[in-house]
Amino acid sequence: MFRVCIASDHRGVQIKSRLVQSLKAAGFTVFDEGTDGETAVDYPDFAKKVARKVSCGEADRGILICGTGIGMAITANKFPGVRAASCLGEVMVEMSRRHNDVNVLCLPGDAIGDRPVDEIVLLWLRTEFDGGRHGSRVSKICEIEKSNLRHDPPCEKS
Ligand SMILES: O=C(CO)[C@H](O)[C@H](O)[C@H](O)COP(=O)(O)O
Repeated sequence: MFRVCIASDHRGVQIKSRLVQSLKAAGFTVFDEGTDGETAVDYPDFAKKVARKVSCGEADRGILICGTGIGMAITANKFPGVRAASCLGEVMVEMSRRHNDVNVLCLPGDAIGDRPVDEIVLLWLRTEFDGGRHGSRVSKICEIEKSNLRHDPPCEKS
């Protein structure tokens, strides 16, 4: 069963509740990591719960919602193997899968408006990575990450 881990801050909590229901109805295994109310919380606390699960292979994909998706993406991208992007709309969401193999989708709750967020997320979950030339490029990202993990000096002259 495909496992999706989802979390939001206070600005994304209503969209999250809606998505949890629709993803379960669509047959996904959903891990809901909060937040659960409108009380203000700090987005890194929730981004790290989802990013850790994706990084460790405990979830196949992650979804994060805050006001802009930006803080969530910045935080999630600190975790090895995570490729997170803040996307709005079908084109960005589809290309994030096809070209970048994004595994954590960050949604801008403040800007979703009346867009069909359930359909957009299902599109993202069902779109495969194209591989090919995009595979070589994503591999280069992975190499940079590996070299950072080996503590190579980041500022040496190239
Ligand atoms: O993470 C964010 C920005 O990248 C989100 O938009 C947050 O939801 C936002 O910063 C929270 O702000 P608030 O004024 O505390 O609601």
